[in-house]
Amino acid sequence: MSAIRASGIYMEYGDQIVLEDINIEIASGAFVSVVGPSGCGKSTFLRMVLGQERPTRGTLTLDGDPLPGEPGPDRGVVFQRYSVFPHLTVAQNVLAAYEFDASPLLGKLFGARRRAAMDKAMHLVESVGLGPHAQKYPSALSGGQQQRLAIAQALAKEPKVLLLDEPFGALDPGTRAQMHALLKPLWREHGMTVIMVTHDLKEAFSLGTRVIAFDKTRIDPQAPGRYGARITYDLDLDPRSPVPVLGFSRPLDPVTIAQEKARSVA
Ligand SMILES: Nc1ncnc2c1ncn2[C@@H]1O[C@H](COP(=O)(O)OP(=O)(O)OP(=O)(O)O)[C@@H](O)[C@H]1O
Repeated sequence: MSAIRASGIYMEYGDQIVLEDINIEIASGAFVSVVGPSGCGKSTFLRMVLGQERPTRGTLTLDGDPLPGEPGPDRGVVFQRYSVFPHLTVAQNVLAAYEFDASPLLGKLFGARRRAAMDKAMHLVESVGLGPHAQKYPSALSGGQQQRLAIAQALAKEPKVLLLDEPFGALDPGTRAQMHALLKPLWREHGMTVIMVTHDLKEAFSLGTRVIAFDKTRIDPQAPGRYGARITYDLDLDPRSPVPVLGFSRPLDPVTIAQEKARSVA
């Protein structure tokens, strides 16, 4: 089943059309990179999937149901700027995500439930490589470590969909590479659908199983807001995909390689 489906969606602010007639199906478990020029509506698209904004026209569904008009635990988000609680330690930040999930009114757990949540939080803290920093406050963490924490916080809710808005944009190249190495196994392990906005094409292609580009196809010089961006490229990089990818050689799977070897020997 398709996880996310956008049918004829538009986003308009007053008389400015930002997104125009967006139609896309994103399969469950895909890693979709979203690229495009500044101001073309990438973050707006992400905010619509998050539930922070409603499309002005068209429908957006998650697993066949209309997306709720507000953020929910089924969708996690990580922004470019660190969005963690500054007054809580690393461990407490992740624990808070579990507590709010399990006890939305009080935001607190007690006794055995709290201990179980703390165990899960520590496991997640370890899995993003922050074990040695669990008792530190965010102000004592580097930028990359704060982004690891933001990712752990988002994962604590076990979201079906993880939305990443230029998550590594503020990091130096070395830390970025570390974050890439961290994110890919986490995505596989958690079986989430990921939608990541990025300005870095190399990042888009190395992490994504699919890369989509938004851009305006029509421009009215007299009225810049008259036309919105559409999806101008949609490249499926998944080697199992039945659709060939133009311009990309697809790595052969081991069975095909073995069959080809056997044929050449025969
Ligand atoms: N709340 C709002 N009210 C009015 N206009 C808005 C609002 N939010 C976004 N816009 C406009 O929508 C357009 C798309 O913005 P958006 O942030 O989605 O672009 P983007 O592609 O993510 O840009 P960037 O790559 O620079 O982050 C911009 O022209 C922006 O000014």
